[in-house]
Amino acid sequence: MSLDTLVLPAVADLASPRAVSIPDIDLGFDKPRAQTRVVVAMSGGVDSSVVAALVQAAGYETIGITLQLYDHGAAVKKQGACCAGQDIHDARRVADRIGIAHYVLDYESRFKEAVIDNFADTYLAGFTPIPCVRCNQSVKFKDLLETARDLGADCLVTGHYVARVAGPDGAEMHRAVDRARDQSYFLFATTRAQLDFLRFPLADLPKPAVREIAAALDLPVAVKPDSQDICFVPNGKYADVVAKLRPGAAEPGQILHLDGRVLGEHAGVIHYTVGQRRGLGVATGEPLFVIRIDATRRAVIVGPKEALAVREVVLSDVNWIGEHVDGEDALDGRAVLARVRSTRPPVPGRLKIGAGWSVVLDAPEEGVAPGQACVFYDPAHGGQRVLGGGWIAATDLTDPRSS
Ligand SMILES: Nc1ncnc2c1ncn2[C@@H]1O[C@H](COP(=O)(O)OP(=O)(O)OP(=O)(O)O)[C@@H](O)[C@H]1O
Repeated sequence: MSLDTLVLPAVADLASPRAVSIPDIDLGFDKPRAQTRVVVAMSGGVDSSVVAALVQAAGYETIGITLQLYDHGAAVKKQGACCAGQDIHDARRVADRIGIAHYVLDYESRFKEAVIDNFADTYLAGFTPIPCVRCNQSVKFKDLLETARDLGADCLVTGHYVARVAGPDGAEMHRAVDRARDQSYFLFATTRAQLDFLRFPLADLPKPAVREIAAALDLPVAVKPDSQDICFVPNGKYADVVAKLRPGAAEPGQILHLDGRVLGEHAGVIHYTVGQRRGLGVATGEPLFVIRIDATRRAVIVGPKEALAVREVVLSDVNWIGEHVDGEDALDGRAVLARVRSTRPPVPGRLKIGAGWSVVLDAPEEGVAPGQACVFYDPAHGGQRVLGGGWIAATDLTDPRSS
């Protein structure tokens, strides 16, 4: 492993100049904290900076790692946006301030393969991807986690807003106290083994408290704005990124009504997502929505709002971290609260285990897009516990078997 090492030996003076209570972080190990080695994933943002400072202040042997994930120079030049190179610099300044070792690791090729290429290919397949889940699943909780183990760490700590709770069967994942910040939807693919090694100290802290701690500890990122949207698409122009990586994705095709009428032409399926109303460029007198995308025919299928209603959500690559069961068949009919988009509240439904997994919702949901995640929460815990989830592979609208 090649490490771009910046070890900063200064001992941190974390005495708080303001009347803000600095929480003691207990990561739950039996051995003395000074002998417990902790790797903190430092993005250069305020959340993981506070986490690193709290872990250090609690007396753990703290190592900060920042991943260089994409070509910052190109991103800045092309998109004129806030620069991730600046984030690396910020992480170093924080590590310097609190006096911890800090490494910057080049994960560009892994990130491109596991996240950016997958993002482009998923769009090309007519799906609506969530690259943050892929990044958590593969880059952070697989590659970085392995690196942390290689470094002899006892755990990997991140600034995610999610809770890890000790349960009768081992570590459980729960939603964060700050529901507005809760990132459990994006972490559904976290396995039990990964959860064992992870710690999330921000589980109980509301974001304003995190900012107050950052200011009280005089962290150089205390007033840095929150990161927005997808890190490698800083100006929000997903289609440009995909078109550059996969030129075929921008090929035009037909806009078809559900009833078979050809309504017009589109400039590439990557510009559309299920549930979209704006920007269709067809005028028929009735409000029309994207009902499904047929990537094989390069067709965008539109129809009335009622046609968006979905009852059954077909899943792939399901990760179950709920109660232990003897074989997944035992989960057939299991009641869950299912969240079909990050912006939607969880709604009641039941798991259906047959040839594969699906969720049958008690009441239809609109705008369920293949490529997004369907995350299960436990109704028995007031929706607090995450039971797992899967990728939305098809719905009763998009499954070709149903058309
Ligand atoms: N480039 C990176 N290198 C190392 N760790 C990272 C990196 N990007 C994100 N992380 C870790 O993943 C966590 C969640 O990432 P996310 O992109 O959601 O950041 P965030 O909510 O904006 O938090 P932050 O304020 O720490 O940037 C971060 O708090 C951090 O622990």
